[in-house]
Amino acid sequence: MKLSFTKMQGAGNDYVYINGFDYKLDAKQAEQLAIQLADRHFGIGGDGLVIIDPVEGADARMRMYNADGSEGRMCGNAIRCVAKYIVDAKIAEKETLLIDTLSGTKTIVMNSVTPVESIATVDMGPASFALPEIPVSSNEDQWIAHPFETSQGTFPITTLSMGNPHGVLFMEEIESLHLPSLGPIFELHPAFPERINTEFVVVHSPTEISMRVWERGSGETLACGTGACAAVAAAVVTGHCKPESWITVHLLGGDLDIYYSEETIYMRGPATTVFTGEIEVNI
Ligand SMILES: N[C@H](CCC[C@H](N)C(=O)O)C(=O)O
Repeated sequence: MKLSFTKMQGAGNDYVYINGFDYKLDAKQAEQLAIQLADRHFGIGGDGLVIIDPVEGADARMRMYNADGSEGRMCGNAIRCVAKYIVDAKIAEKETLLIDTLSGTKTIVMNSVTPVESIATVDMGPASFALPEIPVSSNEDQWIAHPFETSQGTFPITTLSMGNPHGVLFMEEIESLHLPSLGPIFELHPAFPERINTEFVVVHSPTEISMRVWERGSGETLACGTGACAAVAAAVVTGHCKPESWITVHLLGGDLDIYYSEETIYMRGPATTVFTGEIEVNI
């Protein structure tokens, strides 16, 4: 079949977006399509696939699949792009939008809308540090700067859920890290039964950090919205950054602004349309 798609990116975290109002795609088809279309040599290219479906009680539902076909419960960069998509496609013509995800319904405010780049602020919900919720296999309650033993040495790790699992590591520098060898040590460690997204973070000041990310199912990406929230939450609970102030997170593909409070976390950043097209697929 011939499938229309839109390629979008948020801070360089790029996905292929399919309008599920036009195509009904089940989980098996979505998984196959993610693997096929995300391939940067044999497909369209992206960190994965996002399907925008109709849903009762919200403006749209987002389903996100990593490049290996696994489904993620939440994606901070994709949800801003979904908001831009449904506004541009006139599926919802308003400033405040509700988008359903596997980790609940999120509220998104469009700060500015232009045909190429829009800016959106997302209420991401609170961070949860409870180990069973992440999940982490351990009898302890929380891992805050927990000395985590790996084959590459011991790393103080802070783990939390932003609707999906994250492990945050604070470092002196991150430029020289070789994530393809370091990332899988965390992603595939038996302590994380559902794998984990890992953030490598440098703190510059109480309101400015830099990070690189190794995403479960997609490898190193240029940005991760839930990961930026996780990095700021971990920076606040370990005393590096200030709660209740906007913190700039520098990522390889651009900046995101994150506001942490115990009740909820806000994420503000860009959502950009790259191109649209049609592709012949066998599903
Ligand atoms: N890039 C995404 C997160 C994808 C998470 C995915 N890798 C998983 O949890 O399986 C973001 O902007 O939040």
